[in-house]
Amino acid sequence: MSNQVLLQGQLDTDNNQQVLAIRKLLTQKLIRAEQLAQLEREIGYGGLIHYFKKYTLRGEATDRQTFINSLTITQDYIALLTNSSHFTPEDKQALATIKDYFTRYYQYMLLTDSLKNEGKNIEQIDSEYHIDDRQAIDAIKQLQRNELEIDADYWLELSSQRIDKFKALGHHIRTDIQALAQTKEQQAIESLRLFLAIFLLLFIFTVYFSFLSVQRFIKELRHIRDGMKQMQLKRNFNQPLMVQGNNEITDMVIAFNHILAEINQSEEDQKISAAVFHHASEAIMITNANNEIETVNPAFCRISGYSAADVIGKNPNILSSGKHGRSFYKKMWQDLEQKNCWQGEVWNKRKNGELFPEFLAISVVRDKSRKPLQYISLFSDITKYKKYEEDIWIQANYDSLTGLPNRDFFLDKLRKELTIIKENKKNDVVLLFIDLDRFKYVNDTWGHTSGDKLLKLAAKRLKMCVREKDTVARLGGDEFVVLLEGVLNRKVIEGLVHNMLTTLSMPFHLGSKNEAVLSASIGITVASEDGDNADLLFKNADTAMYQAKTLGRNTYQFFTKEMNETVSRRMYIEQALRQAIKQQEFVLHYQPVVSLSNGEIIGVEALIRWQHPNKGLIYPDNFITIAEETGLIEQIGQWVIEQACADLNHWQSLGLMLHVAVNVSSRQCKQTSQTPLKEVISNALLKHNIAPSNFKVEITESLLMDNSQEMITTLQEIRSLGVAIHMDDFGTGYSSLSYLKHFPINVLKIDRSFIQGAIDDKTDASLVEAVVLIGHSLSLKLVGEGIETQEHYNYLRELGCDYGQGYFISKPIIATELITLCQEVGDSPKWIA
Ligand SMILES: Nc1nc2c(ncn2[C@@H]2O[C@@H]3COP(=O)(O)O[C@H]4[C@@H](O)[C@H](n5cnc6c(=O)[nH]c(N)nc65)O[C@@H]4COP(=O)(O)O[C@H]3[C@H]2O)c(=O)[nH]1
Repeated sequence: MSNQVLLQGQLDTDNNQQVLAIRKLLTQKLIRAEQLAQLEREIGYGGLIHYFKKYTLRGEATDRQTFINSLTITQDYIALLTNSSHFTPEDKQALATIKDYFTRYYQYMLLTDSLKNEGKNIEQIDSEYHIDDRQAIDAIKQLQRNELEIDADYWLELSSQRIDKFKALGHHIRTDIQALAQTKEQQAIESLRLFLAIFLLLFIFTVYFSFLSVQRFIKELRHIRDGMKQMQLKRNFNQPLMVQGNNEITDMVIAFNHILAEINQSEEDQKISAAVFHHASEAIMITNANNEIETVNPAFCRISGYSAADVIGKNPNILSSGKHGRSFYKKMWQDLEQKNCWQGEVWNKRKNGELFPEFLAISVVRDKSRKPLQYISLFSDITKYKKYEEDIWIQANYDSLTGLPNRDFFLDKLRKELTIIKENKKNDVVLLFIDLDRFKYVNDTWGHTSGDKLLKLAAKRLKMCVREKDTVARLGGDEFVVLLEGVLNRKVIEGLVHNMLTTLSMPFHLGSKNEAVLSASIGITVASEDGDNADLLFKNADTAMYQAKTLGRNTYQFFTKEMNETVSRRMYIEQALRQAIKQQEFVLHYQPVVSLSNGEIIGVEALIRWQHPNKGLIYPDNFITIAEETGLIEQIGQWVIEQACADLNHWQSLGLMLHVAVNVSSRQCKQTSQTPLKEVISNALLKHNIAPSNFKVEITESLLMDNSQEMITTLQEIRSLGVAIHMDDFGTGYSSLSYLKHFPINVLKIDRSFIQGAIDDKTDASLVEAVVLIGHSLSLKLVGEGIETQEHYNYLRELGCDYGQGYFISKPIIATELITLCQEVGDSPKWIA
C-alpha cells in the first residue's frame, strides 16, 4: 500500500476527525476570547468609562473627544461582533445591552455639558445623575461565562493516539524512502556501465569508418589522376571527368569540368569567329597601329576585287575613291580617337577602278595604356540599296507616266525658289498652269492607252518649249505646271506661252489611224506681282487658267485681282440660282420661227429668263454657264422641257399648230444625269400629250466638240423618240463636217453673226451660201438666225433657206403675247414683202 494511501487512511479515521473538530472548537474559543479581550480594553480602565469619568471630573475637551472617538470605535466593533459566527444569540443580546449602555453614557455626557453650562459643579452633577452599571456588568459576565468547555483528559488521549499513529506512518514513509534511494543508486550505476559500453562501441565504429573514408578518398583521387592522364595522352579535353558522390573532391572535379567546358567553349567561339571572318557577307579588314593592312576576309576580296596578297601590308587608302575631301577623313580619325569607333557611308574604288558606295564601321582595339593596337573595319557594298533609295525618291517625286516631276517635287522647288526671291529681290519666278482642252474626248473615244500616249507626247512638247533651268511638272490628269525662273519680261513670257499653245495644237499621232487635235488653256501668275507663297500662286494660276478656258480655250490669261472677284461673283450666282430653283423664279419666253417661203409661224424657240425678285429679268447668258458648271442645269433644263410642253399643249388646245424647240446643254446629255434626258423628254411629252414630231431639241456645236460616244448615244435615244435635233450656232465653233456624219442632226441653224454680215461681207455671204448648199445636200433643213431686217429675210429666202427667226419677225415674248401674235399674223404676215 502506498504511503499516499496510508496517509489518507490515517486522515480519514474517527480519532483524527475528532481531533480536528476539537481543534476547530479551540480555535473558535481563542478567537472569541481575543475579541472579548479587545472589547474589554475598549470599555474598561483606559477605555470608555475611564474617559467619561475623566471628563466629568476635570471637564477637559480632549477627554470628551477621546470618549466620543472610543465610543464610535466600540459601537463599530460591537456591530462587527454581532455579525461574527463565534457568538451565540445570547452573546449577541449581551452585546446589544453593552451597546445600549454606552449610548446612555453618551447621553449623560450631553446632559453633563448642559449642567456645566448652567454652572453646576461636578459633585452636584454626579449626585444628580448616577449611572447604574449593573446591567452592563451582567452582560459582560454573560459573555465571559459563555465559554466552551473541553475535557482535557479526553483531548490528551485523543491527541496522543493521533500523534502515535502519525509517528507510525512517518516511520513507514522513512523506510520507503530509504528503499527507494537504494534502488535509484543501483539504477545509476547500471546506466553508467551502459554508457561506457556504448561510448566504446562508437569509438570503434568511428575509427573504422574514418579508415574507410580515407580509403575511398584515395581511390577517388586515383580515379581523377587516371582521368587526367588519359585526357593528356589522348589530347581529348571534351570529355569531362566522372563525378560521383558529394564531397570536396567532387566539388573540385566539378570546378575542373567547368574550367574544361569554358576552355572548350572558347575554342568553339574561336572557330565560329574564324567561320564568320571567312564566310561573312560583309568585308572585314584589320589594320595595325601603323595603319597597314594585316588581314582581310574573302568578302573584302569579293567586294574590292583585290586579293589578300594585293593588300596585306598596304595602307587602306588604296581603296580611296577621291570623292571625299580631307575634312571627311579628319573627322573620321577624330571620332576614332575620341569615341573608339566611326561609321558612315563612304565611296570607295574597286581594283577595276569602279566607284561604289559602302557602309563602313571601324572600331579601335587598344592596349592597357590605350595605345591603338588594331583597327577593325567592316563594310558592305550598298550599291543596290542606294539604287533602291533612288528609285523610291524618284517614285515619290516623279510622275511615272510622263517622267516629269510631280506636284510634291514641284511645290518643293517652288517654295525653295520663293525663299531665294525673298532673300534676293532680283530674281523672279513665273508659274504657268496648263490644262489640255478636250483631253477627256480623246480618253473616252480612243481609250486610256491613247490618252496616256497623248499625255506623254504633250509632256515632251512642253519640255521642248522651255529652257533647261525651267521645270515642267505634271499635277495629274491633263494638268501641267511650268516654273520659269528668272523671267521678268512679259513679252518673253507671252512668246513662250504662244509657242506652247502652237506646239500643243499640232496633231498628236496616237496610232495608225488615230490623230487627235486639241488645244490648251494656260493661266499665268508672276511671283513678285501675284503672291509670295506657293499655295497662293498655285491658286492664282489655276484661276487664270480657268479664265482662259471660259474665254474659249486655246488661249492664255495672266492672273488679275479681278479674276478673284469673278470667282466670288460666280459663287454668289450659284447660291442665288439654288434659291431661284426653290422659289420657281424662272420664266420662258418664246421666239417665233417662220417658214421663209410663206411667212407662216411654224414653231417657237423656248428661251429661259430669270425673274429675279430684286434685279428684274436676267438673260440666260448671265447664268446658264454657271448653271452648267455647277450641275444645276439638270434641274433647270427639266423645268424648261416641262413648261414648254405644258405651254404647247395649251396652244394646241387653242388651235395653234406649232412646234417648240428647247435648248439643252452637254451636261444634260450625260448618261450619269439623275434622270436621263430621254426619260425627261418622253415623260413630259406623255404628260402633256405632245406628239414627238412637235418637240425639237437644240444643241450647240461646242457640245458636239466636247464629246463623244456618250453624247451620240443620248442624241440617238432622243431621235429614237421621234424628236428632231437642231444644231444651233452652226459655223461658230470648229465646224467639222464629220460631226454631221457622226451625230443624228436634222436641222442646222446658221448663226446670226453670218446672217448679219452676209449683206455687206462677201466672205460671210459665201459662208452662208455654202452652209445652205451643204445642209441641203445632206438632206438637212436650215434655219437662219438673227433676221433683223427685211433684207435679211429676203436674202435668206432667195438663198433657199427653209426657216428663219429674228427680231424682225419677233423678239422672244411671253406665252400670252405669242398667242396674240399668232392670231394677229393670220394669213398675211407683215414680213412677206
Ligand atoms: N441680236 C439679236 N439677237 C437675237 C435675234 N433673234 C434672236 N436673238 C437672240 O439669240 C438667242 C438665240 O438663242 P440661242 O442661240 O439658242 O442662244 C441661247 C441659248 O444658247 C441659251 N439658252 C436660252 N435658253 C436656254 C435654255 O433653256 N437652256 C439652255 N441650255 N440654254 C438656253 O442662251 C442663249 C441666249 O439666249 P437669249 O439671250 O434669249 O438670246 C436668244 C435670242 O434672244 C436677233 O435678231 N438679233
